[in-house]
Amino acid sequence: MTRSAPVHRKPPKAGTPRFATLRLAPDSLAFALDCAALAVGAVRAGMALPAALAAVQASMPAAAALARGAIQDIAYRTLRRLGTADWLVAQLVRKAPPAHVGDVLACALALAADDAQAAAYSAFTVVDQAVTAIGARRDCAFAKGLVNAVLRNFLREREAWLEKAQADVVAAWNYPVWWVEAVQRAWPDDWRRVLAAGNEPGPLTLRVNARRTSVAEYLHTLDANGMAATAIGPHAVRLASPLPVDRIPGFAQGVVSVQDAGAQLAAERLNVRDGMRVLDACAAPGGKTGHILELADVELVALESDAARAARIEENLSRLALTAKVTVGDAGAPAQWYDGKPFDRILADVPCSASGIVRRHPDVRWLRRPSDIPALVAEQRRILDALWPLLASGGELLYVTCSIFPEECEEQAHWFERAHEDAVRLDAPHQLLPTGSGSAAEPSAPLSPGTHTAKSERCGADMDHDGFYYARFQKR
Ligand SMILES: C[S@@+](CC[C@H](N)C(=O)[O-])C[C@H]1O[C@@H](n2cnc3c(N)ncnc32)[C@H](O)[C@@H]1O
Repeated sequence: MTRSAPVHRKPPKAGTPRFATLRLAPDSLAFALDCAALAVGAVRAGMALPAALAAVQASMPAAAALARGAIQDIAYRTLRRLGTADWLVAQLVRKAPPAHVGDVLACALALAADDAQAAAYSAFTVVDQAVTAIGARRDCAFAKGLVNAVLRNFLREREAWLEKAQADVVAAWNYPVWWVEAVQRAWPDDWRRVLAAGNEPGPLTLRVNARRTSVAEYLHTLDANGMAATAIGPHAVRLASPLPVDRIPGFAQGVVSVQDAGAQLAAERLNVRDGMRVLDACAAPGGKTGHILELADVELVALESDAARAARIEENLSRLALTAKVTVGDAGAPAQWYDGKPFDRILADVPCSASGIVRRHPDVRWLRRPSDIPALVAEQRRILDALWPLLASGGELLYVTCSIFPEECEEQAHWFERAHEDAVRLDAPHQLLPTGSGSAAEPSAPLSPGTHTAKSERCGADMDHDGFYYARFQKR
């Protein structure tokens, strides 16, 4: 297999890119393609996709509001297919095109490479609208002919090009080479399934607020609204089709929240009871905070180091009509915020690579660098070491990551057990590998075999979840 390199660019000088406004109809695919290409370009320069989309939106608020769904959909599809799209551009264009032209081409190729049943637009429409988008920018209009020719050349021999792409690791899998190799090393039996699952969009899963209703009752409500759904956990309901939160029955009233089924295991496994004092140590945006408070009347400290993100905990709790002591501080430096009263439960949902949730965050694979992993491992250890003394004797700490890399998961749990003599390991789900429908195309060419044999577990046969890791410790 060859190894093409994904296109990265230097970050722009200012923190937020300034996007030129356009004269394209906001409800046209051309407008959405242009905006999605701007967002993809910002990700290449190092910006997270949600921030990139927000920046595009802010640069032309009225127009982009109309096209928000289409822009987001194209940007997400493109980042799931960026390896293939960049490889095709490299094959079909003799000299690397200017940045924005390359990004519009990447978006158009990503759409055109989708299977007919998954495709959002017809191939003809994609070509026509990509050419229109390029023509609408004065500094790109010269490339209209190029964009037209590249897309038509691809479509003329679409199957052959996609077949040829299978020989290149990045083009075939749509992850950087180091990522493919890391997953292969960690999960020699499952790596294909894990990588393929990360290239599917995740389902819309809801958490039913146990204080307000039950899963069975909520399924009736959905049924009455003509919405198909399945129960996939004690509080988890998966909707058959995604829809905006403002159309989810009871969302605004706090009856349900959006939360992956794997993430819902945190509050469930924390084993909280009324009257306990609980620390949610890395709490924003407050998904697990809300769930803990839905399950028991506890005194909850929700700690978060990022003040802006901490504000989102307050917003989420206010929708649920629940309260916690939201505190801005570093979990690794309790002297800044700890009042000296031990906690009965500590949830350490630490910062991590997010390698388990790439189906929902397809930008993460392109943004991470191999050197991030040891840095995150060190930070996770610093946080765990600082939190352990805050736990009461007999209390429990739940260590959580949304990672599938063993360095951040099982290897951390082993290190923790060795480093803390008073820690007793309790049962927990351990590694949950992300599930998928199995429908995403899996490249056929094998890489060299891996060696890691850490055990993995799925939540249940019909459960559909992201990748998570859970380890639970009790203090003697
Ligand atoms: C995995 S996210 C937590 C998700 C959250 N538990 C939920 O369910 O919504 C990790 C969070 O930890 C925060 N964080 C990172 N380093 C931290 C530190 N040293 N102390 C406290 N919070 C930290 C990040 O800003 C981020 O919001």
